[in-house]
Amino acid sequence: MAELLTSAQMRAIEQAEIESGTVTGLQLMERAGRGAVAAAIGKWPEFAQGSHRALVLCGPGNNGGDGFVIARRLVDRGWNVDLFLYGVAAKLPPDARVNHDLWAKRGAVRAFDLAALCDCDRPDLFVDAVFGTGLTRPLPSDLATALEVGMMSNWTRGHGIKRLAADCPSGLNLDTGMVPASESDAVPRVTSADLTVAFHSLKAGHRLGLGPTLCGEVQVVDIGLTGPDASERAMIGTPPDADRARLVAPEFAHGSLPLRIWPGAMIAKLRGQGHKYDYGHAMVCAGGPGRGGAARMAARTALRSGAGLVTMLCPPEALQENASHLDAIMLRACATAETFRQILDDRVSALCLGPGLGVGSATRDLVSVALAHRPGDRGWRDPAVVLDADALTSFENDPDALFAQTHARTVLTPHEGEFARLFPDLAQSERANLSKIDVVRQAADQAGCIVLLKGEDTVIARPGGGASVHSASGERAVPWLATAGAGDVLAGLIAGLAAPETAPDLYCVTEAAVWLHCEAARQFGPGLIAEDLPEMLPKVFATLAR
Ligand SMILES: NC(=O)C1=CN([C@@H]2O[C@H](COP(=O)(O)OP(=O)(O)OC[C@H]3O[C@@H](n4cnc5c(N)ncnc54)[C@H](OP(=O)(O)O)[C@@H]3O)[C@@H](O)[C@H]2O)[C@@H](O)CC1
Ligand SMILES: [K+]
Repeated sequence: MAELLTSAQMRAIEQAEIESGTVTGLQLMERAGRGAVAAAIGKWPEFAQGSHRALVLCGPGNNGGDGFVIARRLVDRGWNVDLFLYGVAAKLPPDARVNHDLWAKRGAVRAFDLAALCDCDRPDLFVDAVFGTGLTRPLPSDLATALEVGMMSNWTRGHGIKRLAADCPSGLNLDTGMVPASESDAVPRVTSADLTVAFHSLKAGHRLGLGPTLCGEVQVVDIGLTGPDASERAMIGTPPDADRARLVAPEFAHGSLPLRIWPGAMIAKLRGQGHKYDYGHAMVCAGGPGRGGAARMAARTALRSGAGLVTMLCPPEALQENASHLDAIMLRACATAETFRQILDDRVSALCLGPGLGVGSATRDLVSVALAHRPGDRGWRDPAVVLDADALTSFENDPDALFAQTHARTVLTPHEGEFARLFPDLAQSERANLSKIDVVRQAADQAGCIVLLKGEDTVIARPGGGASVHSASGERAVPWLATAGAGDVLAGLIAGLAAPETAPDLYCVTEAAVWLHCEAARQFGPGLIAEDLPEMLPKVFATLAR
């Protein structure tokens, strides 16, 4: 649950610490540069010994200042360094200027020039220290050319040149994870790194959008900023901070967490004792004949993941089909919303509606009954209601009618298409410079409940600002999870984890569900189809004792 800061938050943290007198900007910059060099040597041990060559590109701000420190420290280690400055030395901010001057005593500062850069000897390491959190607009064209990976083919064996980015590959917006396109380029030209060294904390852009692809491996370097309340803000198992987004991962501050603490502690059935009703009764509504597969997968996942009992409700005409597929899952006929209302009893603690349910007024009526259901005498909190797929699309023409009924224990789990139907003003095409985090935050405020927007960068938000990002990238990349029915399984997983009486806060359960969903796909590997996901859960759970 590492924090994902915005650029402004990062600046505020630095500023506050510098103003408190505990550290100077110069010290922070030195630690940043030192940390970047250490990270590069850690990743490429061949750089630890002997003389190598680096090409360092510095920018006009403090990211450039980091570049001067990196250059100086490499020369200290016996490297040859060519350094170019994109900008004017006299206009550098004070700390960067100091490091510029220190470097100038050791080596040349050459004005950025594409042709001159190409004339340099082949570097072993290319250092991008042009822009970091201060990027305000698209890259100028000549700089974009210099930073493109293709530029490395200027040298023989160019593909072997290692690329190190200070804070981010320049051009990446660290708030949105997007690369703004310049007016002259039809398609944004992007630069990417093999290793990105982030300072103090991950920024949102490292994990959103193009960030994971462009950054390569990301290492966070501790530059000694404590951040007064960081430990409280990123608490495990508690709802998120309203201001600072967090990463859904078994991490805490700069270290990894044992899986038994997270996500293990989010799964009621892995601890405690009780009978099946203590683990709750989840209900899943299914559509008509021939359309039951999605709901069956959701139901099976709910049963595998923690609900004590799962009942599937379907129209009478679909009973036979479903009965031939289900054993441990109970099945009941439910022809109308009124029947649904009568079937719901005090013990129903989680509801999942949407997968294969069909789009239209009948589904809207079922959703209304689900959202109106209250815990009754035996329950102690409202049942969790997970709405996915058709349950969302059914409100396409009147999303406010849905939002008028949702409550705090509702989770909406749209993909981008469904999201656009419910929140047309926040659709991908309308986002401009807003980050996906801010978009989902706004959606959660509008909907008055938890919203989970699926993707490689899944974003979860709840009303009031709390937000999380799960990134299925790098070692956790699971392109084979883009398969029909995977979303239905996620909806069932949330319902199953939320059903037990002792289930943690619904938001935390939702975070854990996203991680487990990805983990099941990761452990299964390519060739996965949605049915495999619930069957993988026992294996995933078995790893959570560590
Ligand atoms: N503060 C600290 O203590 C520490 C900070 N650290 C480091 O500082 C970084 C943040 O530094 P920063 O705020 O100076 O911003 P930075 O990314 O260098 O860029 C700003 C400059 O770029 C310019 N510019 C922007 N976009 C442009 C474009 N498209 N094309 C052309 N120019 C463009 C912009 O110009 P302007 O928009 O003002 O006209 C301004 O001149 C941070 O990422 C980390 O690496 C670490 O050392 C730890 C300690
Ligand atoms: K950079």
